[in-house]
Amino acid sequence: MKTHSNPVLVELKQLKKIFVADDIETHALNDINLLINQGEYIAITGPSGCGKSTLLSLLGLLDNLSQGHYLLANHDVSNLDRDERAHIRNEKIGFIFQAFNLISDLTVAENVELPLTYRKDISKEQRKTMVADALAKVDMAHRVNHFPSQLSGGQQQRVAVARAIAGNPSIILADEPTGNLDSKNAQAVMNLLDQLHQEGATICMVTHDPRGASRAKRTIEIFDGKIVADHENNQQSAAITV
Ligand SMILES: Nc1ncnc2c1ncn2[C@@H]1O[C@H](COP(=O)(O)OP(=O)(O)OP(=O)(O)O)[C@@H](O)[C@H]1O
Repeated sequence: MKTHSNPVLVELKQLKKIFVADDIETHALNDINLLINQGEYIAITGPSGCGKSTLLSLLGLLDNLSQGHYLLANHDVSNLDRDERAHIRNEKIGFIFQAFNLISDLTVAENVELPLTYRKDISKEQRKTMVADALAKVDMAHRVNHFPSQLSGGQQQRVAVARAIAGNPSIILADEPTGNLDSKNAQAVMNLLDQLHQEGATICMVTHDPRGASRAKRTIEIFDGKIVADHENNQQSAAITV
């Protein structure tokens, strides 16, 4: 899928994130400038502690940035309070985590439905249809009444993907989505992400796995809180001066 001419979905300008704990400042991200077009499939890579998860949590409005600007679909979301961030997050962002993060005492269908219940723009009937569609897409429609503990890891992650896509988010953020899976299930989840990308989804995935990263169309490498390379995959890496 060609994405160069698509509208810009994410724009980060001079973004910084500084954590302060016990009087110690950690500059987790420094001067991050990044454009993501609609429909892109991006892998974020780099060594442990370089700032990958911090970047994903800022993109996902789980936390506020310390300095700089974040525009999401042309809206400035740099300085929102917790409730405003939660509202936008719920409508526009789908998350997939390494540890699946399903709620153990909710069924598969209830897990996928839960984020939609906070959406005032969606009726109960619409919700049921969206849940059924999402579970069909990940091939889990036959397990709607199961609980997470009754599913394999690969099945749990497929349910988590269904939860992420059910509300038609603008962007899907995945943090090591195959980190807890064996190679067969990892491949199934990566195939699912490929399929979502083919259908037009914008995906941003943190991964340590070079094979996973190579499935994305663009790779952003982070080192010590900075973007040190940003290149289309299968092309020569274009290193950026740190
Ligand atoms: N809540 C926090 N409070 C203080 N420091 C933090 C916090 N979250 C992250 N950090 C620090 O920010 C830096 C970046 O962490 P981050 O989790 O983003 O790295 P990462 O690249 O995702 O690492 P890994 O690959 O090991 O998950 C690290 O030095 C980390 O210790």
